[in-house]
Amino acid sequence: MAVLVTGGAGYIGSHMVWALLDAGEDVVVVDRLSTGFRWAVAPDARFYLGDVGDRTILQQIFSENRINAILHFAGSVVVPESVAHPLRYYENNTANTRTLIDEAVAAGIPHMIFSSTAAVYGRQPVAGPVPESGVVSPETPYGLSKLMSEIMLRDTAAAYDFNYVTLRYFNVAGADVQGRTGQSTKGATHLIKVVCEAALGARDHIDVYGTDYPTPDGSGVRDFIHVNDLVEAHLSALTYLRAGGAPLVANCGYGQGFSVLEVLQAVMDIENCDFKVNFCPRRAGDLASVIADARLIGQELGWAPRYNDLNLILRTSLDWERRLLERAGNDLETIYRKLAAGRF
Ligand SMILES: NC(=O)c1ccc[n+]([C@@H]2O[C@H](COP(=O)([O-])OP(=O)(O)OC[C@H]3O[C@@H](n4cnc5c(N)ncnc54)[C@H](O)[C@@H]3O)[C@@H](O)[C@H]2O)c1
Ligand SMILES: O=c1ccn([C@@H]2O[C@H](COP(=O)(O)OP(=O)(O)O[C@H]3O[C@H](CO)[C@H](O)[C@H](O)[C@H]3O)[C@@H](O)[C@H]2O)c(=O)[nH]1
Repeated sequence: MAVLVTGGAGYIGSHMVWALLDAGEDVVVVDRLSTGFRWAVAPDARFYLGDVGDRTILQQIFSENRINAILHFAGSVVVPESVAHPLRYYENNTANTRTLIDEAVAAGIPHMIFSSTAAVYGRQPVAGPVPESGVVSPETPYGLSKLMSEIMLRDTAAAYDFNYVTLRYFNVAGADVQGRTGQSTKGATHLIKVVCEAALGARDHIDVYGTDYPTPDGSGVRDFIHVNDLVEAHLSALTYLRAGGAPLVANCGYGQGFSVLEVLQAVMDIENCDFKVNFCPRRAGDLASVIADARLIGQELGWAPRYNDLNLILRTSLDWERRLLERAGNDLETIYRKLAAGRF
């Protein structure tokens, strides 16, 4: 039996493919390479170039492979872009997920693990770590596009012989501790990626969005989870589903927050470097503090983090960024031209 990883050429998906292969799974990947890279897919996985919204490619994959579970990472992930182009997000994160679920049910595939996000929660009436029972009130089309997919999964599992785990990721960061893959996306806007580029001289400054939040130092606070821990949670979820576990929605985070300024300072300390920091107004849609109540996933899946260490997250990110830069010189455009041409 094989596992299908959608979006397996992307940041998190490429780590997932390595982890599944390490666990002895037979792995099939489908990716349209809109933000991912063919070279990022581990060589032992079978690769299909295609869109999860395309029924023909899904039917071909399901007929050529005995798929037992789908790990669905494919999606559009840039929150501000979802505000500017909401329909693209409802198409890719909601409509295409609907097609995938529909084809999975038609093919009799029993299990799905879905990449959701803390962005489904939005502003909470009570401050502090947010549990799965928190109010779901997304502030952006990105969060809503994911919440609608969560609801489709819930209703599908109630109606058919189909089961799922939805994992709501908090801020995913870091790179493979074995150095096999990392965050390579062109124009990534994630804090830790941007700070690493600045620390290594590939950007001339970093913008800090907001210094007047009601947090200890005034900057935003986030719960950063190492990508290797996150993909381990998916392995636990797969074991759980195969053992007949009930539908589950669980947070993926550490239950601990670090501020933007703490992240900047930690990177400067690790690299013994300095870079220009511009203090800017708050970014639209950003919340002051987003921290997981992370107890449920431990209780239900038996998952426990192994890399809960901000310095380790930052060091693995810096190591990956250094490799990208060393291979292409400190010019981001050259790097992405080479990545796109598969010359890494
Ligand atoms: N990175 C985070 O902090 C974070 C947080 C919460 C949730 N997520 C979710 O995790 C998933 C993976 O995110 P990521 O950070 O690895 O992003 P990414 O952009 O690196 O990876 C997404 C991958 O999916 C592919 N893809 C996109 N649409 C597709 C489609 N219609 N058909 C086939 N392939 C398609 C892309 O080419 C890419 O390889 C996403 O669903 C995202 O919403 C990410
Ligand atoms: O150049 C930057 C980039 C980010 N930030 C700040 O750093 C924090 C984290 O921002 P990110 O853009 O790295 O991440 P978000 O918290 O906005 O969102 C991320 O986590 C969410 C879940 O919490 C979603 O899943 C989403 O996909 C993912 O991008 C925020 O306070 C943001 O304002 C800066 O100050 N400067």
